[in-house]
Amino acid sequence: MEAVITAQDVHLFYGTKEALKGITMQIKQHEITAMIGPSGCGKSTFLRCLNRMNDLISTVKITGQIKLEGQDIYAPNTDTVQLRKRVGMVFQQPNPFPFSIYDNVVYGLRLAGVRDRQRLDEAVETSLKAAAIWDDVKDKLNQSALALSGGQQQRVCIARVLAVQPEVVLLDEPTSALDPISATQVEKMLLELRKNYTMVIVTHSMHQASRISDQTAFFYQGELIEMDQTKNIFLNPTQQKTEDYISGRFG
Ligand SMILES: Nc1ncnc2c1ncn2[C@@H]1O[C@H](COP(=O)(O)OP(=O)(O)OP(=O)(O)O)[C@@H](O)[C@H]1O
Repeated sequence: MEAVITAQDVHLFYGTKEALKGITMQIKQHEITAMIGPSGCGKSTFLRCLNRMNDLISTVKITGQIKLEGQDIYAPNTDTVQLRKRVGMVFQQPNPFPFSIYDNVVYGLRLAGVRDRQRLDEAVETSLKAAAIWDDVKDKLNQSALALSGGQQQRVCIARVLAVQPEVVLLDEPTSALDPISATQVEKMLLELRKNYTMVIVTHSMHQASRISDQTAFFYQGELIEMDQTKNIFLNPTQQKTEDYISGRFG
């Protein structure tokens, strides 16, 4: 399977604190890559490197290289708005805008200048279907997204990301603020989306990683200790630290 993202020796400093200590990894197309590890090990920091969200923090310094489809995303001429469309992000807390469901989903398209009503309508239907929320909301597209349940809001937020047709979707603990039933629905949806998208998910739940991911990367204290097919990480890890973590000896 082809790599969509390649990271080479990525170091990240928050001021003088080194939060990532030379991460090298490949993210393969149409797979779900899970990042696991104890709190503070750098999972979210690394995830945010993949669409340059850390640029928004003034003390951050990054070295190394990250390529998307062969292009260096930290090259000086990179258009970060365009990059964040190609590499979309879903956060832990559902964060719909205080608009209607429809206006939430077409937000990125309108920002990109799309005005054609039919095209917007089609994008709303396609994205909400892909996010497995169309049936719940098709009769109330003009109602506020804030009136939905947390799980529904999260799926609308995922539809909002999908509407701009990203190549990669980054998900930072997307189900940890949801009830178990909503979390299961979101997991099912992610498995469906894998046919068309490449996804990278940070999760605190080893069960979630083992249920939905193809590859698992184990981070510890800013280092990538081991990355492999998920079943190998959970059944036959090669590193002692990985084994200790997955068997609950720390973290
Ligand atoms: N904005 C920031 N400024 C300074 N230090 C930060 C910042 N964000 C994260 N850190 C530090 O960088 C390290 C890695 O944090 P990060 O949030 O990436 O870890 P994580 O593995 O995602 O943790 P968690 O599972 O708790 O979300 C931690 O020591 C954290 O305190």
